[in-house]
Amino acid sequence: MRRLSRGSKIVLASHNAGKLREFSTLLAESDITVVSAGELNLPEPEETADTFVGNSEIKALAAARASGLPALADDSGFCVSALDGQPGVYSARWGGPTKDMTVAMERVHRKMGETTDHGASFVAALCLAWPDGETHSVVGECHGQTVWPPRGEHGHGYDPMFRPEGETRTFAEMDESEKNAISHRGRAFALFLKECVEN
Ligand SMILES: O=c1nc[nH]c2c1ncn2[C@H]1C[C@H](O)[C@@H](COP(=O)(O)OP(=O)(O)OP(=O)(O)O)O1
Ligand SMILES: [Mg+2]
Repeated sequence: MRRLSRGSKIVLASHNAGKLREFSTLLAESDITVVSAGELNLPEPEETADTFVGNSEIKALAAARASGLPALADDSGFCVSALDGQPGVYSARWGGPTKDMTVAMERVHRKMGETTDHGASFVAALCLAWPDGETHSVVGECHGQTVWPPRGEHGHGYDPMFRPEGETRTFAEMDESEKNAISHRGRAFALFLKECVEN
């Protein structure tokens, strides 16, 4: 498998400001330089797959082909066990056309009704794609519980309604480095460094 060498420049194929912030911190200690899909005016491809890995491949390949650079994409979501894993790959779409995450969290809460099963997890698939079409994906998960009402001002997305296992605080009550150390994205990123970057 092909690896990124030190000093490589890649495209970060995401239009989500919260993810981009987390990746810039995660990448700060590597030698990799990044430019975002938004900075290059790359279009957002339609996420037509029904798996996180499938959608991360769609996003990474579109950005790599359009830019001529290796591209790293993230497809992630919130999986609630009482809802059979929903919203899952539809996590962004549950926020409606404007991806309003307050709307999305309320929808999860309403659908959960009176259930006593509060199990939930975040999943992130990261795909590194090359302009010639080669891809490599890794997956990270973080298990925990849903919390209602939402708590905390940090983070993004569903963070205010998720408490990771063994913690009293929600993701949104942690600072970014604490979240990155245990999150689905942080775990997937560690695998990406191990499997996709020369050391
Ligand atoms: O750490 C997280 N903390 C809270 N919520 C999160 C997290 N990670 C993903 N999520 C939610 C946000 C979004 O509703 C969906 C991802 O959807 P997803 O299609 O992968 O991202 P997106 O459309 O926001 O941006 P993009 O596709 O350009 O990367 O899951
Ligand atoms: Mg998306």
